[in-house]
Amino acid sequence: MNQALNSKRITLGEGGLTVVFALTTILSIYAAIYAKDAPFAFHAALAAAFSAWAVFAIIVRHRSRSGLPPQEINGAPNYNLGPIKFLSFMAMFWGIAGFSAGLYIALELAYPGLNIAQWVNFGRLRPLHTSAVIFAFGGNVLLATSFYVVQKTTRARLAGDLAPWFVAIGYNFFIVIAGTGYLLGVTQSKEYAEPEWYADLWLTIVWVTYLLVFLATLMKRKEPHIYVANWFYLAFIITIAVLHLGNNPTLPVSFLGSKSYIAWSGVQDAMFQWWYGHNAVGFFLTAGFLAIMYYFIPKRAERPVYSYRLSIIHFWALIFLYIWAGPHHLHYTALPDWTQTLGMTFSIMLWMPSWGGMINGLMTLSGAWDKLRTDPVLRMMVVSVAFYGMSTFEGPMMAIKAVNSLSHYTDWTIGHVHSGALGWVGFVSFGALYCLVPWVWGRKQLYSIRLVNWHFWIATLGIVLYISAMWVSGILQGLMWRAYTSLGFLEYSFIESVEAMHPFYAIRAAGGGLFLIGALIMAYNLWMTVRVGERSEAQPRVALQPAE
Ligand code: HEM
Ligand code: HEM
Ligand SMILES: [Cu+2]
Repeated sequence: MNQALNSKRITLGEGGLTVVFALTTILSIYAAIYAKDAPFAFHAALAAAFSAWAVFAIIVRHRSRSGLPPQEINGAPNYNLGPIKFLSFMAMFWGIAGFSAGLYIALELAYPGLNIAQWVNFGRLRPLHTSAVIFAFGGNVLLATSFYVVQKTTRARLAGDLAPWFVAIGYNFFIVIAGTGYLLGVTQSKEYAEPEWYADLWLTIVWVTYLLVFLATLMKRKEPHIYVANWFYLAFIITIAVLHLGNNPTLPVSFLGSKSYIAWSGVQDAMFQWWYGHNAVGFFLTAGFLAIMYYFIPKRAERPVYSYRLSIIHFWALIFLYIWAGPHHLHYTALPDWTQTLGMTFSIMLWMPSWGGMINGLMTLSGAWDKLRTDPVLRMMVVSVAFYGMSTFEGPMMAIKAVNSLSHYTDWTIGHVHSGALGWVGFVSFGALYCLVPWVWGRKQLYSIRLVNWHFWIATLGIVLYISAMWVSGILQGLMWRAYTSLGFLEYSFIESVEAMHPFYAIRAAGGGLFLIGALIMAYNLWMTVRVGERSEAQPRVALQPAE
């Protein structure tokens, strides 16, 4: 009764956010007018438009809502699925954008004539590709699945009313600022941390809110035990916050301009950069996606996790070891030698907890291996774990100084990256989205399992083409660069090694094209799952919930 009476009262969140966004609208307009450079003015104008829209959206929502959504309905948790739907949609959207950008830069390397204009040249599109696939595609998958998994495994509604939406939309606004910035030439030139200071500040606010929503949901859990997937998500969220703060303390040149300089200098800057870069791999591309593995594989296979004890042991070993391995990106540089050796040693040790995770993921299928024949979604996730195992064997090997002296600067690194990125991150994300979309939209099943099968084979072929081309070209490059004649001269000029790469770059682009086609098939399949399911909603039907 009380709740019904109070239902139309403006909540603290609604009131507070309206005031904050109204203020940022005004400040952003001011910043757009007095900006020192055109990209900053453009971003300030985007921020003004976004803030004004946010004020409008909050007011419209308040007027249309009758009360606040209840925490439970008839004793069952009333899960908050809206932000998850939005995030899943954005994941697919950015995935296709990011893979297309990848394909385009792959073609540019094979056919340099494609560098037709400055905003699509290789230098600007490459960070657009890496950020779009890692942070936009991967990030939205992680946000969507974490919001789903934390609710399901705690049997509690996501904490906060507007906060989850703030995280979901705010994060995507960060991506828009970052991506348009690259195209306009705004970058602080730190790989995987290219966005400038104002984008970094905004991301900090969004990310801290994400952490608070996640923690608050865990705290109001109805399930006493915290399932292991949540540990991995939490490690991912906390560590990314720390890395982001450590690698981005910059001093803007002017208050209303985009350029800034980093506080760290010289080799210390390099060390921070690769402490960040390596742990972005460890906690964004690994811990977060292991969380996905730990929820979605057991769920899909309908088997418990193979060894819960192993999951805990490899969790602590993984997070402890990862954080020291960054120097393997700086072998044979000005970094003190002992630091390089330390990084190498920890990288080799990292092999074990990585394979602990792989074994746990694969063995979860024991007793259910037959499902691989009939369920291509499960097959996709299992193959992803196999790729995880492969790239976490290759990584420690490449971290050995003698091996790195050959592989560094070559396409071997690119092959390693993409066996992890396409095989592991890509496939486990696809598998999770194939599960998640029918679940959150309340559909009985996917529109077409056959199309999933097609996606699986086309994309697998694409990955194989991509990484095998890069292994060959990488080793070829490395060997050509270090080949001497009997007189002690270099055997090949650099341009000869570039020429030798051409066929492999064409094969890689073909592989990327197949991977993209697979993703387009997936987008169609998911779209139809949502649409066709909607039509069948007309018949009375009990909404299917995944078994808990
Ligand atoms: C259609 C699929 C894809 C294609 C064609 C593609 C292509 C490329 C190309 C051509 C490069 C530049 C290589 C160079 O500078 O020599 C690159 C870099 C990179 N890509 Fe992709 N990519 C694809 C998908 C992905 C995905 C899904 C991810 C991550 C989840 C990813 C992560 C990266 C990263 C991290 C780099 C930078 C590697 C480094 O600096 O060592 N890519 N990609
Ligand atoms: C035990 C695990 C791993 C270890 C020890 C490891 C080690 C390495 C090493 C030694 C390099 C080459 C550094 C250089 O010569 O510049 C590298 C590059 C890279 N690895 Fe791994 N790796 C591991 C797993 C992974 C996974 C699973 C992924 C992706 C999901 C991944 C993504 C990358 C990326 C993106 C780079 C390129 C960084 C850059 O230069 O831009 N790694 N890794
Ligand atoms: Cu690394």
